[in-house]
Amino acid sequence: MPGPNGSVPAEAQLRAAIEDTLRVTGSWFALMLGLGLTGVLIGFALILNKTQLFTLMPTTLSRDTLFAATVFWVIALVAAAAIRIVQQHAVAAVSRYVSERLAVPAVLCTVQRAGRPEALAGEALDAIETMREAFGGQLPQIALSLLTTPLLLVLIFALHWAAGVMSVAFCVAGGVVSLLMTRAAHRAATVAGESRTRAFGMTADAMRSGEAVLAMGMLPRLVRHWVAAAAEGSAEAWASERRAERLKTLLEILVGALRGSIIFIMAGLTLAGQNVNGAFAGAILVIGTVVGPFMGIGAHLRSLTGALAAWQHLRGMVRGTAPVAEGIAFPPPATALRAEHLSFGYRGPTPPLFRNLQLEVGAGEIVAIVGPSGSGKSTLLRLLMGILRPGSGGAYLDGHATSQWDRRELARHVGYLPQDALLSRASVAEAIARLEAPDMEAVMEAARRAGAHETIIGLPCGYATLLTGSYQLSMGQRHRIALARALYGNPRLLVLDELAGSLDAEGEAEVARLLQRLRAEGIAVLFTTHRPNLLAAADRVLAIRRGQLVPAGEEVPVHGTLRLARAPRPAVAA
Ligand SMILES: Nc1ncnc2c1ncn2[C@@H]1O[C@H](COP(=O)(O)OP(=O)(O)OP(=O)(O)O)[C@@H](O)[C@H]1O
Repeated sequence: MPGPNGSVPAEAQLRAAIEDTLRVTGSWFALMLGLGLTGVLIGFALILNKTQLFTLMPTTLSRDTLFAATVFWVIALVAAAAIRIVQQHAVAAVSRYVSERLAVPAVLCTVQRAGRPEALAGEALDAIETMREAFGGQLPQIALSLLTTPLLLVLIFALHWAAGVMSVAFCVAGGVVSLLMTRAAHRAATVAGESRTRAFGMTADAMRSGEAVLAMGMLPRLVRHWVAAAAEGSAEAWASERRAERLKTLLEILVGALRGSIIFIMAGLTLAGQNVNGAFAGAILVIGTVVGPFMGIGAHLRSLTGALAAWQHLRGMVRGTAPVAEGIAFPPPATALRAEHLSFGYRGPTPPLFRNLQLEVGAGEIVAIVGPSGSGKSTLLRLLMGILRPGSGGAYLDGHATSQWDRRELARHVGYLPQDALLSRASVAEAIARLEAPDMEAVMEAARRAGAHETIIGLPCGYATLLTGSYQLSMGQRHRIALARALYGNPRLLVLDELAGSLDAEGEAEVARLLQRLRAEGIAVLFTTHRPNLLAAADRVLAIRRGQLVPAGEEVPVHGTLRLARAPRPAVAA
């Protein structure tokens, strides 16, 4: 369902991809089961054929019987091989289909939902990977084995009761040992994994703060912590591993016992005067097919239940998620950004951040938002940008909810500076041009306005410098480039989180001058800051208090007491 500019929202794409995948894999699974059952029936027929041959040949000595049985045997073998080839191709094809059909929309959706409380994309990716692994692995064979076991057992009992009893006994014993073994191995892997994650986390942490660790003599204590974290749980992991090893040996003994007992039971029954040759030989051919899957049922069941849970999860997501409306390309905004009766809280036990919040920012107006760390400044900007959806009320640009705008259209009119500033897989010019083909005149104009031009031309490759390259940009340099990206294309509205970020005093003064210019050009600016000096450049300063925006007074508590550089103009929140 293309949008007005030919694009389809990522959530709609993911939903369509999941629906397609469920449909295709459902048909595929039915095909695999159908082929599998046909294979089992052919197997039965082959066994009956051999049993017949074995029983009849000594008495009839008929060439015709031998010829007919041989022809049947060849046809059945060819059919079984053909089924196997089709199954292998189908497994490879469906595994590739699942990956290819879902990967792109899942990634798009993950990016689109970044910062939102809903976890759809992450969950979908996990479920997709579980399903892909299962489809590419032994899932159809396992499902088939479990479904055909009762049928095979009936056949074995029909051939000979003793073979039937033996099969059931080995199925049960093998199944129980296999389940216990898988549980022990899984426990060992989980405990070892947790301990490894703790140790890796500490290592990453130490690397991030390497200088502080060395400078303040924390290295010996850090090493002790690291060793303790690595050792924690290793005793339990070791014990579980030993248990799994012992159970594996028991399983191997069971397989050996199965092979041996066939001969002994056959001998015993012969001694008891029974003619077991034909029937028992047929049963022996089937016993391995029945008992084999039970010897590995622990691992198989884990994979099967994981795949079924992933399947149910994806189905639930498709049923439970309303299709997301596609973005609309409204005309360029002429008037204001407004928040009306906006309420929002992240999921969880924390109280709502905003209740009935009101705000209006008109063209050419500069509004600053202040508040202590964690009061919700960044969250409010995300809500205004339509990245987060409010619980009630809304954020509107020119009267249209910002979440309803087509994002690329909105980006033409709005520049946004998040705190976590830059993508790294691009050149400086591409980053400023928002990953489009850079219009260098506009890129340099934005860089000059952001005070980034001088910095950029001093980089090893200037505007072509790769942000991933060996050249390490300082926090202040990255911030200026991100600000240039927000200014690119002369948007009518700027939403800037921590406007002065990690800039020095000179950078702060430049930003204040930029605000004056933006006001003169009639551009609306909403920014957050912890810098008192910047508040002087704002027309209004609003503070977040008890979930609402109120005019900030002479003193605004931001990290203690913050004095405004000059008395704020009369401030209204909405
Ligand atoms: N994705 C999220 N899920 C749950 N809680 C979140 C999420 N993002 C932020 N929060 C919480 O919401 C509150 C407001 O966070 P926010 O980042 O908006 O504050 P802030 O005023 O911008 O802080 P700072 O001045 O330090 O940047 C904090 O308590 C934070 O822990």
